[in-house]
Amino acid sequence: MDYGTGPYPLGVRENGRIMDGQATVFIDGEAGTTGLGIRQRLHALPVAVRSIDPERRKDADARREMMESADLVVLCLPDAASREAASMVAAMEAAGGPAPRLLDASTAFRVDPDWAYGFPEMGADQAAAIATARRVSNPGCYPTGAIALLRPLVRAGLLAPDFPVTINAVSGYSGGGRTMIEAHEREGGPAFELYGLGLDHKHVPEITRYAGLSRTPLFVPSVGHFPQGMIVSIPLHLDMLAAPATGADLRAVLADVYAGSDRVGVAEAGTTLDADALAGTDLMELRVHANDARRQAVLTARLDNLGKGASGAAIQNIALMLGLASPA
Ligand SMILES: NC(=O)C1=CN([C@@H]2O[C@H](COP(=O)(O)OP(=O)(O)OC[C@H]3O[C@@H](n4cnc5c(N)ncnc54)[C@H](OP(=O)(O)O)[C@@H]3O)[C@@H](O)[C@H]2O)C=CC1
Ligand SMILES: CC(=O)N[C@@H](CCC(=O)OP(=O)(O)O)C(=O)O
Repeated sequence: MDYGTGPYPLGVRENGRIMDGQATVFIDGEAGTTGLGIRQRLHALPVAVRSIDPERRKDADARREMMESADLVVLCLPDAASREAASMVAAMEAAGGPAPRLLDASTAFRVDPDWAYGFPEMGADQAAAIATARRVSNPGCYPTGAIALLRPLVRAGLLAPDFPVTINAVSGYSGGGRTMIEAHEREGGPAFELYGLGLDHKHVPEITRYAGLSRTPLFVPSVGHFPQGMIVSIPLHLDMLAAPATGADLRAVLADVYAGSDRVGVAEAGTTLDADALAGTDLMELRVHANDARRQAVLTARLDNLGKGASGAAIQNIALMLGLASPA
């Protein structure tokens, strides 16, 4: 299937599927946490959303039919189901019939070179890469914060790729999807819990690759008894950097990189930071908390795990893929 070079102007499609002049979108996994968030945000875009019969939402034939009739399919599924859906679309392409473009919210394809990484703020060409890609993977919630902080510092030569990075993070319980939401809201979950202590969290490969690290970072996630919100924090001994730098220098690098972004910004650092202040938004705030006399700094990223960490990022990517303006 040839999708051309996009981004596609509204109502003009090369595969002949035009519905009321609008691109058609199918969310596979629409009833899940991320799917619902995307469904709600899609009201802000001029697209026609097609929904599957809830009774048949796990029926492979029904899903295939929905995919064949859509211009863009958003996968909001566990990894295995995402892989299955992507295989169905590959088969449609191989057969030469209509086949949709794909945006995947799972972890399945985030380091797959055939998929564009859906973090438009990552570099000057990334938005264009997403706009023209046939397959886009939506970033993980924790990687969104970690990559936003680390990548500019590595590229600026302040952080050596083999720097022994440690990433601490806390997420609201919605990060664990429907199962964890039910555990916290029906049964009452722990107030605070470290996890991933096998040190093999599924987000580590993605962080390593897109931050530009050659040494695998230590990643210590945790979850708190609040629904939405996230802080990713990275402690640094400034004397260990690749070049002499103060907190202000680190801040200047980040401020320069994100100066043109309406979603990601560098904020003033205080001495406390609450995790859920950006819940319900699609924004991300970066901070450099530094004590130059002690030559120490902590980098933080604050976001909503369901906003810029999932559904908000997906809406940015959908808009880019369909050539539409991102909702404010
Ligand atoms: N929650 C978050 O903060 C984030 C989640 N993600 C990713 O998004 C994806 C979805 O996660 P999330 O929304 O939290 O998970 P949920 O468990 O809330 O939702 C998953 C949805 O997929 C459905 N589903 C499961 N298997 C199949 C199948 N074989 N065919 C069709 N539908 C199926 C589920 O139905 P049912 O409930 O009936 O089983 C459910 O509606 C995951 O890959 C996750 O890693 C990404 C970033 C952040
Ligand atoms: C609190 C919690 O459990 N968070 C999830 C991450 C959220 C998620 O599933 O996101 P991705 O799709 O980006 O991997 C976890 O650590 O597995």
